[in-house]
Amino acid sequence: MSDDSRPSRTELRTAAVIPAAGRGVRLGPGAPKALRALNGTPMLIHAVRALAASRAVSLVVVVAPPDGAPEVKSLLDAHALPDRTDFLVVPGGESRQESVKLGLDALPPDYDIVLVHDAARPLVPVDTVDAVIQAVRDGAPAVVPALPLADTVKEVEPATTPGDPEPVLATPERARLRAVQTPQGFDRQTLVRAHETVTDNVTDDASMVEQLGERVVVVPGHEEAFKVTRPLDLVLAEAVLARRRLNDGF
Ligand SMILES: Nc1ccn([C@@H]2O[C@H](COP(=O)(O)OP(=O)(O)OP(=O)(O)O)[C@@H](O)[C@H]2O)c(=O)n1
Ligand SMILES: C[C@](O)(CO)[C@H](O)COP(=O)(O)O
Repeated sequence: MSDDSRPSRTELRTAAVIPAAGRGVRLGPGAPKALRALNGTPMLIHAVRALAASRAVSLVVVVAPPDGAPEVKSLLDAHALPDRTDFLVVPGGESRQESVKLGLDALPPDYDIVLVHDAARPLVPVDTVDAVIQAVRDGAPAVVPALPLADTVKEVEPATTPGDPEPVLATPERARLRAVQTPQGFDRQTLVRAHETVTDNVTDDASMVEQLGERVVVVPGHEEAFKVTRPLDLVLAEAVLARRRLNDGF
C-alpha cells in the first residue's frame, strides 16, 4: 500500500470478464461458438487460459450462454487452470453488451481494473493482455489493442436489396484507421458508468466510453488476437496452435 493507504497504481487489482454467450451464427450450425473445440479443447478454455496467463489477472468472470452456466462451470472444473486465479460463471444475455453488463454486475467490490475479452479471441498472447493492463495502470480510463488495416476501406450506402451494387460515399485515410481487438481494459468505475449510461447498441465497450467523452487510447494489438468469426478462422486458429506446439518443441 502507498502512504495514504489507498492502493498505488501497480497494486490495483484486475479482473477479466469474458463474454461467451454468443451463438456463433456466422460460424455455421453447431454448439455455441465458445464451446466449440480448437485442437480438441473448447475455444472458451483457450480464452480463459490466455487471460489467466497474466499474473496481474486474479479473477476471471465467464459469461455463459443463458441456459449454459452449469455446463460451463463443469467445463472449467474439468480443465487445468492456474491456482492463483479465481473463476466465476454467470449466465449471459441477448446481446454482447447485455452479457458484458451481467459479467460486470457479478464483480466483487475489490477490483479496480476490468478487462473485457471475447471468448471468440482464444489465442491472444499474454504480452498483449499485459500491455493493456499496464496502460490502464498508467492512467488511461480505457485502452484498446488494435492493428493497422491491410485493406483499403470504403464507406458505402448499404444496399436495400442484398447483392445490389452499393454506391461508394468515401474512402477514409487508411493510415488513420485501426482494427480493434480485445481484451479492452478499463478503469472499473468508468466502464460501469458507460454501461449504465449508454443505451445504443454498440459493438465494443470502448465506444461506450467514447460516448461518455472520456479518453480512450490504443496500444499495439497482435495478429494472433484475431476473432474466430467465420469457418476459415477455425483453420487459421488451428494453424496458429500447431505453430506454437512446434515452437515449444512438443
Ligand atoms: N449475446 C451475446 C452475444 C455475443 N457474446 C460474446 O461476444 C463475443 C464477440 O461476439 P461475436 O464474435 O460476434 O460472437 P457471436 O455473437 O457468437 O457471433 P455471431 O454474430 O456470428 O452469432 C463472443 O465471445 C460471444 O460469445 C455474448 O457474450 N453474448
Ligand atoms: C469487441 C470486438 O471484438 C472488437 O473488434 C468486436 O467489435 C465484436 O463485434 P461482433 O459484432 O460481436 O463480432
